[in-house]
Amino acid sequence: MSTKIAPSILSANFSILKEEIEDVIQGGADYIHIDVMDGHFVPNITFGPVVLSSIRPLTDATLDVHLMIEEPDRYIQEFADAGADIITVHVEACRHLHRTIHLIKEAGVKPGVVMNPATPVEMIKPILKDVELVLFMTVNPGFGGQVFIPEVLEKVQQAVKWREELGLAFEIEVDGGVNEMTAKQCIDAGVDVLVAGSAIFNEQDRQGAIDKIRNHE
Ligand SMILES: O=C(CO)[C@@H](O)[C@H](O)COP(=O)(O)O
Repeated sequence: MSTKIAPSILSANFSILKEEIEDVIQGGADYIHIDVMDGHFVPNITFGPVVLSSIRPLTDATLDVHLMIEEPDRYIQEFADAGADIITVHVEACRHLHRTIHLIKEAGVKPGVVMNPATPVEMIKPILKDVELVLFMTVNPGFGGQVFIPEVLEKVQQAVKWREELGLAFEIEVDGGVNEMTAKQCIDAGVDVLVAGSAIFNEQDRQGAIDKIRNHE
């Protein structure tokens, strides 16, 4: 199956967000990746459920909502009501990860777990059977346009092994510094979904940019 591409709207032009989203959908995007930042868990602030609810009517594509916020339990229902298809929460931000993942499920949304580059992969093993997506950050979260951290791919390979051994079906996604150069290493390691912000939105030809990442040539 071909690798899925999830353009991160963090690098889009927010003054024409509707056109930006339509452009990447037309260009072949599979998911739209939506980075929610609270200025506490990460040193940046973006947007919340109100903006998500304005994006929802624009597309049937999967809205992949990445919560980079402290105590995400407080906002799960609001993001579910606003139209999220997937909600991912950071293992580092959840005191009771199992409870949070089940709150997402109960809200009718696909649950995912995310980890930062320096977090050991063993932290997510107990929750793998409960999630539909595992997201490995390949930069420290907070900003677009950073440099890819290749060591994270060892964690991707471990997750691929566990998925086989445990007979599970979660998708594996990476986010940060993904471009036509780094995409090949990710795909070779077993990644299913590539999030890319600047490598897509900084290009005029979004379809060309998406094709280059997906086909990594
Ligand atoms: O979550 C984040 C950053 O925290 C990402 O989704 C970035 O938006 C990716 O941007 P690029 O590294 O692809 O420019």
